[in-house]
Amino acid sequence: MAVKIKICGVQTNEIAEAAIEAGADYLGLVFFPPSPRNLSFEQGARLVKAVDARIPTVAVLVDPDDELIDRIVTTVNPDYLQLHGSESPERVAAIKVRSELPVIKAVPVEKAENVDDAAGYIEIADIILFDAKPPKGSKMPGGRGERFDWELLSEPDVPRPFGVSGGLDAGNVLEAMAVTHPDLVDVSSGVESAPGEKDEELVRSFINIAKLAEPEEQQAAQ
Ligand SMILES: O=C(O)c1ccccc1NCC(=O)[C@H](O)[C@H](O)COP(=O)(O)O
Repeated sequence: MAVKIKICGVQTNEIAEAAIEAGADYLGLVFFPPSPRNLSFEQGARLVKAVDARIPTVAVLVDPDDELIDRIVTTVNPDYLQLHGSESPERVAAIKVRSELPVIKAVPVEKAENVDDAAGYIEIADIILFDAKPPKGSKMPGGRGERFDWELLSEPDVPRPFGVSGGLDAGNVLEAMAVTHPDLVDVSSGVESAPGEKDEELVRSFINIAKLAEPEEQQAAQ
């Protein structure tokens, strides 16, 4: 099965169209005010309408409370939620029940024991997304353009399905796939010309290159 491609931090119809046309599998929409990719509920709702179910949209949230979950579900109407904060397995389970949506849970990685942290989510989350762990005190849990040691995901017992993200771009995505054999690759900064400025050509070339991966560089067919 081909590795899925998620373009995160989409803010305009033009970028959504370029990503869909090039063959992206998911579009991530960020609802986190400190991010340069933050969207209002109204902007998010308009984008989801314009995508019109051609590919799944993912609302990216950081430690959302119930009120935010309800607003996102009722006004934006995404296909998935991505939880990118320090949500416990119990909180992820509660959010899934409340939203009635599948969930991608981000797990920050710096060392091997961080990969083990994913075990607590595997029965609950629909996809685990391993992302680079931000430095202590950072206000941005994702979209930082920093990578982690992909060898940490090269063990066969990494819980599936999983995605890899953090500092990916067209120049390194094939290597990331060859080392980690993921089910999903996810990119944000690596397809931008400046923080929050997605570039259509960079989006297209990331997707085209990720699609070049040989089957053995992708996950073992399941
Ligand atoms: O992208 C953001 O601004 C963001 C802000 C807060 C939480 C998560 C965020 N992004 C989540 C993603 O899925 C990113 O694609 C992922 O962190 C990788 O980002 P990058 O290293 O910039 O490719």
